[in-house]
Amino acid sequence: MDNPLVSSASDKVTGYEHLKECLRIEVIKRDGGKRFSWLKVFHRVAFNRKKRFYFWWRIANYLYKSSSSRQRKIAKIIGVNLARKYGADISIAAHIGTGMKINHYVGIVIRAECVIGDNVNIRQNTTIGRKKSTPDIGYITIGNNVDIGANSCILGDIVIGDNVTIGAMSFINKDIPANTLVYSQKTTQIVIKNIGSTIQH
Ligand SMILES: CC(=O)SCCNC(=O)CCNC(=O)[C@H](O)C(C)(C)COP(=O)(O)OP(=O)(O)OC[C@H]1O[C@@H](n2cnc3c(N)ncnc32)[C@H](O)[C@@H]1OP(=O)(O)O
Repeated sequence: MDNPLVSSASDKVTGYEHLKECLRIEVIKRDGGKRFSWLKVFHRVAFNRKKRFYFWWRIANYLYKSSSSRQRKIAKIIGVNLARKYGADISIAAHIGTGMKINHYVGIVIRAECVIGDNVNIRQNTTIGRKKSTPDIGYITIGNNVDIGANSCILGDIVIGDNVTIGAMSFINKDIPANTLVYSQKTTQIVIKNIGSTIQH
């Protein structure tokens, strides 16, 4: 269960400054070229559905890490609503660095016990989960600048290094070194047949 990265990351991830930095990049402007202001955040959130997800997830994540049981309760309600509305079940207890990027929310499931670095790109139908349903499990650690292809399944208490690109439809259950490209080898061949024109004129 002990992960040396978790305590430092959770300190970083729980802070109000971290919340503002996440909102500055994910909600206000992705290149980070704008200063933080709540007014700008509310303006973006009012007019952009995608940004609304980042906003509410970050707020829920912040509240969940608080010591107040009332705030944790509110965080859980926000988390449930987000999952229902967007079809993405990203645990509000997860530790995710700044600059998280999601283009299509549908089918994303991320477990609570994970420490994910900055600038992660997560695509649709990706699971970052447990290997088994036993209560005593550790953490999955994912570095900075990791790009995860659609329909990937990343399981177990593994470590994925910085600057890793994970190809679409990958099954990952082993540590992946930094600065690598990884994908599951194709086990099926696509067959291309010429069936002529089927369009009736
Ligand atoms: C609506 C949307 O667009 S959502 C966005 C969805 N997009 C994604 O999820 C992006 C994920 N990107 C990928 O999977 C890419 O294929 C990458 C980044 C892994 C590799 O890209 P490239 O380096 O350009 O690889 P390239 O296309 O040249 O393929 C090289 C070889 O690897 C194979 N390969 C590439 N990706 C995969 C993969 N995900 N799984 C299995 N084999 C793969 C190719 O078939 C090819 O093998 P072949 O020569 O025997 O046919």
